[in-house]
Amino acid sequence: MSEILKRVADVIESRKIANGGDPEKSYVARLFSKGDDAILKKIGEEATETVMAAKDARAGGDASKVLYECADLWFHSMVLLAQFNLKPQDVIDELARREGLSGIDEKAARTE
Ligand SMILES: N=c1c2ncn([C@@H]3O[C@H](COP(=O)(O)OP(=O)(O)OP(=O)(O)O)[C@@H](O)[C@H]3O)c2ncn1[C@@H]1O[C@H](COP(=O)(O)O)[C@@H](O)[C@H]1O
Repeated sequence: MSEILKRVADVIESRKIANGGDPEKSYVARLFSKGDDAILKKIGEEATETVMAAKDARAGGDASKVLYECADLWFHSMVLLAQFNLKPQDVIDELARREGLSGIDEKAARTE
């Protein structure tokens, strides 16, 4: 896993209230202190902002905004993973498991 993903995931873990995170000093601790709904709200916001940035870029705007919004979305997804005691490595492992498996073939093989 990318070293930066691991480092940021470690900091996020350290911001959990049970690990001493202080909502007065830390944005991540503040999110954890507010709970699931606050984290999920941020995921929804950042996903929408990503869509809007892409639409703007396609209409002649600044493509770098897509990058910034994706970074916000990845970061908040990492907070969500931590909330469920999951790690970026778990997502990477899942992507590795899927590697080479065509989405079309996978869909055709579904029984439900
Ligand atoms: N990568 C990030 C990161 N990306 C985005 N953000 C914050 O996520 C928020 C994004 O919200 P918006 O863009 O919607 O801006 P906003 O309107 O100010 O946000 P809200 O008031 O709606 O929450 C902003 O407050 C950003 O500063 C981040 N906050 C923290 N990190 C990482 O997390 C670490 C720990 O952060 P703290 O817990 O704050 O020390 C940092 O050292 C960084 O490595």
